[in-house]
Amino acid sequence: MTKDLLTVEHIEKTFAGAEGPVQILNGVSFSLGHGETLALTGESGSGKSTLLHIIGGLETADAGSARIDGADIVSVDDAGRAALRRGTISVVFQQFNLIPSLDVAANISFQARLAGRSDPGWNATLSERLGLSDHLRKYPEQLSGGQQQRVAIGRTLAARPKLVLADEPTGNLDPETGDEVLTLMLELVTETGAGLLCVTHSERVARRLDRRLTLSRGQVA
Ligand SMILES: Nc1ncnc2c1ncn2[C@@H]1O[C@H](COP(=O)(O)OP(=O)(O)OP(=O)(O)O)[C@@H](O)[C@H]1O
Repeated sequence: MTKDLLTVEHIEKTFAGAEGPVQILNGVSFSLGHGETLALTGESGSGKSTLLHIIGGLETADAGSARIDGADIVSVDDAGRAALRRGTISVVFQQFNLIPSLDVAANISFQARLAGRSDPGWNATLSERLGLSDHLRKYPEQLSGGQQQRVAIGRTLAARPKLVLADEPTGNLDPETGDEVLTLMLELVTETGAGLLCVTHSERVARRLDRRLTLSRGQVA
């Protein structure tokens, strides 16, 4: 066991481009401690989302490792990756990605139920803290963008993941709503002791996290 929550070493990723292979990540290494919040910044196309997807088990890497609490999500088998994605890691996207046919309460508990870790008391606490208690029977289309993202954050935290991955979580929100949503996410992430890796273009967001990592030319700058 390492003392870090996440240890990323020498990650490489090449995509097929129109004019041949393009190496997007060329030996990316960094670590994230338990309870630490880290902003992942860099120019458009620098590979931020690709790196986040590799760490989240949504994309494969060509080489390297990403150990989350000791388990390497790059080399683990499909079942191991699925287990990590159910209980240990959770991802928040820019496009809320709620399930339209489920109401707010069911969206919040969805992932935790899949992981066999649904806790009604914790769901109620999350709903209350996220200002959703009066909206539990509504469907996503009946909510504002800020409310939808608060539901997505509730869903992400319902299974008490150790690592939260966020890809431009406030990118679809106006600055004021984005600030509110970020504040709630940071408070809840901190209270649960999770680590947070957050892809962002926003100075405003990056400044509020503990540390920043910038990708440039396929490497940590
Ligand atoms: N599945 C794919 N196939 C081919 N190329 C891809 C694929 N996914 C990403 N890329 C390319 O990899 C590069 C990095 O993409 P990525 O989305 O990781 O960058 P980013 O830093 O998150 O960008 P942005 O800030 O614009 O969201 C881009 O040039 C993109 O076109």
